[in-house]
Amino acid sequence: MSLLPVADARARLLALAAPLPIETVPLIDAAGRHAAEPVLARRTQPAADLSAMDGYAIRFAERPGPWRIVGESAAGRPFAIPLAPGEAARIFTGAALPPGADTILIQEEATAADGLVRMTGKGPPAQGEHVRRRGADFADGAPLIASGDRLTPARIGLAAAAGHGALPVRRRARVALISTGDELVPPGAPTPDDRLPSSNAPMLAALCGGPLAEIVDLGIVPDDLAALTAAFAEAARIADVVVTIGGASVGDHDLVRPALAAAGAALDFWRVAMRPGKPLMAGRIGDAVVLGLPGNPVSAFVGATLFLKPLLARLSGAVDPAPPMAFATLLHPLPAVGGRTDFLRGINQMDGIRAMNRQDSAGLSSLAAADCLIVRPAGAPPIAAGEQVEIVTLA
Ligand SMILES: Nc1nc2c(c(=O)[nH]1)N[C@H]1C(S)=C(S)[C@@H](COP(=O)(O)OP(=O)(O)OC[C@H]3O[C@@H](n4cnc5c(N)ncnc54)[C@H](O)[C@@H]3O)O[C@H]1N2
Ligand code: MOO
Repeated sequence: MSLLPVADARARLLALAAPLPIETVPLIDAAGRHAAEPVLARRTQPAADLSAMDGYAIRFAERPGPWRIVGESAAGRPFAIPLAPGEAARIFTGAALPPGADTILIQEEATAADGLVRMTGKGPPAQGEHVRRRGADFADGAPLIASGDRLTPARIGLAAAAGHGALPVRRRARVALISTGDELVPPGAPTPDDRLPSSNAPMLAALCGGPLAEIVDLGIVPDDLAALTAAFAEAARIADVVVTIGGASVGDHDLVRPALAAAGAALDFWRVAMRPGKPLMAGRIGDAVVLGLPGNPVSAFVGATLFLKPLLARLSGAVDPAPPMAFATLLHPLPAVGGRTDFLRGINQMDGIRAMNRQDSAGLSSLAAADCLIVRPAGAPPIAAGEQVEIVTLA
């Protein structure tokens, strides 16, 4: 198998998965997931013409008054009697206009005394000033959120305002993480010099856990074919996505591919034209999708950012599961790129973006300091300071 371009590999991975079954969850649990059906307004907002300011509800044509104050309209307590000519109602923000009123005179431009109110400032410049028209935000039945849209905080608020208390979304994916390698110990355990904390598992759980995934950390499995085979088969029984970490390359102890095969997995691809992260693999194992990430921490992180997160978005029913991309202005030149697309750790600031000095695929310190990945496509020529580069923003 030769190296697959990143976009092709991602498309092939996403084709291995379909959105998970639908469940309905309260709005409080829906943030960050994707609408599984179009969300329509169940009411009109505002439901009546409302005042946007504290003041007096008047007829614009009757300026500058005076008007006789015949009542008061507050939010939730409307004054429902039609205003006769020359009448006004005291009104507060969010309150319904009484029938007959068409404009708000704000109280800063009015003086009230002895049951009368007069305009004392410039007054409203036009009829309808400071009135929020019925249906100005949305009308009953209007489509507000498309199926597959991410439920951002604002969309959660919109759904609530539109009369929804719960929304249909896709069930969260169960993601099993399996760290492989004789050298690994659990984070926090004693580490003799020939041992290493399994930092990738908590890092990937932090990267991918949350609204889209329930992480099941199956711990560390030694470099042993039988043990790996058994662990992968068990993971496939309990998870929607099996993520293996390490053992993905070509060394004598890189047993993930033979163990996956022994556990019944069918690999779709192995090795992607990217740096870091080349020995990434994907396929199906039982009912689950399997994603094999390389063990080098930055390779695992970049692989999860470019492949695992989009896979979780697809399982959640996202319209566009690709990672979030943006453009930034490069502060210094960068050399030509070889046959693999480079994902360089970078820092993006107001004045532009710079690549970190250290880019080796085991360097967690520079990864922790980075806020984006600079994308340098395979085969790209050198690039000068001041040019635009594509970036993947990191959360
Ligand atoms: N002859 C070749 N050697 C290598 C190639 C190659 O093409 N030919 N590819 C290199 C590339 S690129 C990468 S990336 C690495 C990744 O290989 P593996 O996925 O097999 O990773 P390991 O060998 O298991 O580990 C690499 C490195 O990462 C550490 N590691 C592993 N798991 C964890 C973990 N859970 N937490 C923290 N650190 C972990 C491990 O100790 C190693 O230091 O292969 C190159 N080799
Ligand atoms: O592709 Mo590897 O991730 O360069 O170290």
